[in-house]
Amino acid sequence: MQGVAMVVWRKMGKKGFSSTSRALKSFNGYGYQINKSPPLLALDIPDIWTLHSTTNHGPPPPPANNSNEQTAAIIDGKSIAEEIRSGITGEVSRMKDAIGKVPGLAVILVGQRRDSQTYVRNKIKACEEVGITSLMAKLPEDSTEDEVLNVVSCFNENPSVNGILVQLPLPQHMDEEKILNVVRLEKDVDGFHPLNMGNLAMRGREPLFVPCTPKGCIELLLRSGVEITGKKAVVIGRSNIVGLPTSLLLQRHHATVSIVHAFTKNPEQITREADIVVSAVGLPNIVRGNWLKPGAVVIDVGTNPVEDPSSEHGYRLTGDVCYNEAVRVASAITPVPGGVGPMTIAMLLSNTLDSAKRAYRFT
Ligand SMILES: NC(=O)C1=CN([C@@H]2O[C@H](COP(=O)(O)OP(=O)(O)OC[C@H]3O[C@@H](n4cnc5c(N)ncnc54)[C@H](OP(=O)(O)O)[C@@H]3O)[C@@H](O)[C@H]2O)C=CC1
Ligand SMILES: Nc1nc(=O)c2c([nH]1)NC[C@@H]1CN(c3ccc(C(=O)N[C@@H](CCC(=O)O)C(=O)O)cc3)C=[N+]21
Repeated sequence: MQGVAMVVWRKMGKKGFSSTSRALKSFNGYGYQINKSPPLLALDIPDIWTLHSTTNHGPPPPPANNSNEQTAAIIDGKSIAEEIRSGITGEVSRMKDAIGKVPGLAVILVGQRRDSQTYVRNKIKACEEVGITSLMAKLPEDSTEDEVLNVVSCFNENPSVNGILVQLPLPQHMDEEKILNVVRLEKDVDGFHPLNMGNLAMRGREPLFVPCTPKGCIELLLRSGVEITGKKAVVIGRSNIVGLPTSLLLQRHHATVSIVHAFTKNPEQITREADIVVSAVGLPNIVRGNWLKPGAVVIDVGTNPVEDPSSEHGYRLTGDVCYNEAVRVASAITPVPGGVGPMTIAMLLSNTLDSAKRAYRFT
């Protein structure tokens, strides 16, 4: 049976338990061939969406000739993610019919951050839509580290849980490293365990899971027909969850990778050399149009709330990249929202399905 089971852990122990269970949108003059995506290199990733892609992504129309106009193709992460999710729905249903099991994802949320609550809600909704069972543990902000570790251990032992996600950031008083280290390697669908990360970094090694956002970025490039091998890539940001694994993954795909961070001198000059720019900084509009080489492909991971009295909630989301400028210089660009974000969730579902297939030896 599919659905969400909500577990609320409190300081006094367990209290409440209820069981409820494409695409390039506009086009450019750089002549992309929209290919069937090759599977990710030497990584254990299901081929369900790479081999049975149904959307017709191309071909691109003729080049724009007015240099003041938009030239970049918009990489439509939302529709690519939808396509992937529909493939996952099919696989979950095939699994259910064949062995009577569906994948299970457990999400642990500590505290009351509005953004984290929204992200977690979106992840659970996405699980429901594809038929993955979700379990959620909500802990109060002032929980102890041991209480969180206990919840992780429970999910580690629960055979119906194939993936465990500890929503980050954790409250300040908690040791993130200690908690992430306890997630069982076979259930680490975020790919944040140091062994998964180490295996991602090392030649000839295979991580069990690749972190979702970086995997989503690569998938967007591959599905948009962007060649990675031999290209110069710049990753702006080096966080454990986005920048670092993205640079490792680009290297695995044989790009020549530079990393720009808060201490980098002349970041614009380094970025301007890149054929592929991935930005994961968290500062709105830090990447200006003049940071980009004409024809560069831009993947904007940044998801930054900026005040906007004209929008419903008084704010809107914007990327790290100054979109209006970049769209005139780049050959392809992801929008925010609607670019990388939906792919992160699709990759989480994919990793969870992958994990369940591995656990049940279902092919
Ligand atoms: N769409 C999605 O699915 C996701 C989006 N995000 C978004 O991506 C962004 C980054 O997230 P995350 O990686 O977690 O953030 P972190 O704050 O953990 O990391 C930010 C990185 O940016 C670098 N940085 C900071 N200032 C500058 C600067 N002026 N120039 C160059 N580099 C700089 C930092 O460098 P240093 O290491 O030197 O401090 C650091 O490596 C955020 O907007 C976040 O909301 C995050 C996860 C998923
Ligand atoms: N353990 C853990 N794993 C994560 O993967 C993780 C995390 N912690 N902590 C926070 C970041 C952030 N993150 C996002 C996921 C989806 C969108 C997303 O779907 N964004 C939509 C917009 C969503 C909206 O409108 O609010 C979009 O860009 O179109 C954004 C950001 C995952 N993270």
